[in-house]
Amino acid sequence: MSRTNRPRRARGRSRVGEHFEVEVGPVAHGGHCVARLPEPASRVVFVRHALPGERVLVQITEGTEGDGFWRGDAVRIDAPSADRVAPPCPVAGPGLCGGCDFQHVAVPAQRDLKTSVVREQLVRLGRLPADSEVVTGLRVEAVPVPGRADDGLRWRTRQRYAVLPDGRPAMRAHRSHELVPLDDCLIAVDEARPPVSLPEGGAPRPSRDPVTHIVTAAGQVHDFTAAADGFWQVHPDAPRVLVEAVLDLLAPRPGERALDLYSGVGLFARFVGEATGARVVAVEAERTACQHARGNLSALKAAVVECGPTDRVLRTGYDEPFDLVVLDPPREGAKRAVVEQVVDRRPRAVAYVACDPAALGRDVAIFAEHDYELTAIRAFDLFPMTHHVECVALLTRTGPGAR
Ligand SMILES: C[S@@+](CC[C@H](N)C(=O)[O-])C[C@H]1O[C@@H](n2cnc3c(N)ncnc32)[C@H](O)[C@@H]1O
Repeated sequence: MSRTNRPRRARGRSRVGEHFEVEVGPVAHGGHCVARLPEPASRVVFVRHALPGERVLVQITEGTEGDGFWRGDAVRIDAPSADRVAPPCPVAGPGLCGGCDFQHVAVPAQRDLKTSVVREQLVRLGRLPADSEVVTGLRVEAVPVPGRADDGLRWRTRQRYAVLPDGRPAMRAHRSHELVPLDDCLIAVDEARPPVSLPEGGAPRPSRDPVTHIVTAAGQVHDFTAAADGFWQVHPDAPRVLVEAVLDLLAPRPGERALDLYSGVGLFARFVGEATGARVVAVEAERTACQHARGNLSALKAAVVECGPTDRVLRTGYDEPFDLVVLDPPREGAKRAVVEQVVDRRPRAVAYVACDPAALGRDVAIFAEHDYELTAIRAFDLFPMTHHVECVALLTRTGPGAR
């Protein structure tokens, strides 16, 4: 959820529970659409469970007299969009499980919504011209789970459940502590489906024992050890898709030195280092992930794993030039301090892997201040049924000395 979409402070009389008939406007970042309430309420409302162009009855779920905008759920659809479908999940909908935003949307149309959101963030925050090829050419790509139909289901390899007092598994409602019991989670793979009952206090924490992931990408096969509860891409095909996108965009050349920032257990460092045969420095803050990265990268003679926050590691060392950078930060993005440390190393190309298009847009604008231009971007539907989308952006140096 972007910070700008959060109501600042409850002021004045609550309007929660009131109903309004509205025409639904465009999709916005965060899994909802924008609508304007009729007079006299006349307010922007972010509506969940709706689609652009629909006429719906909105029930206000958050909002007071003094708030600049409110939130609401579409609780009755008077004029449905052609893209509306019956949600496959019985606990998707107003007041129910908050995990999925787009169960009511046909899968190809979910990608159209995400395409609009990524484009909007690149224009609004990334300050790219709306008619630039990099914006107009963007399409969120399908990534069906290997061996499955492209139905947007059964892709989450890990899922955490809450537990009701009677032991039934549950998920939280949207922006709420309310628990919604469920028998199944349709986006979870079989191994991540809810158990019949759970001990009080929730699911036992996953073991910290290492697990091995085998990744076949770009004609190579590498295995990666990671903690069972540590970071690993959650969609089964994400490692391959993202590695191939990064390699395709960076086009690494033999001898090029590379930085893999926010490296986790070394996924990108392994493949990029293999392609360059040269120095690769992986930077990761989480200690266990660093230990695994050292093992995973041990076959690369010139690989180094540096454990610490990226900002501090780059502020205090590794100030030599690097040709290539992979950036794969958490949701909040790399932010100014890291972006400026990256451009200081004068890489010819940066592959930015981003799970929040708003953070990506903001950072693209910072790169542009330093003569790094967004020259290509791909976006992947690695989180179907939710509003989330993964992008891989290529930033290349345009100023003097660019190669
Ligand atoms: C989106 S994950 C990417 C991991 C890896 N690139 C992969 O695909 O497997 C982000 C990683 O950044 C790490 N991280 C979070 N904050 C960090 C920071 N300030 N500096 C370095 N690493 C950080 C997390 O522990 C996590 O491993």
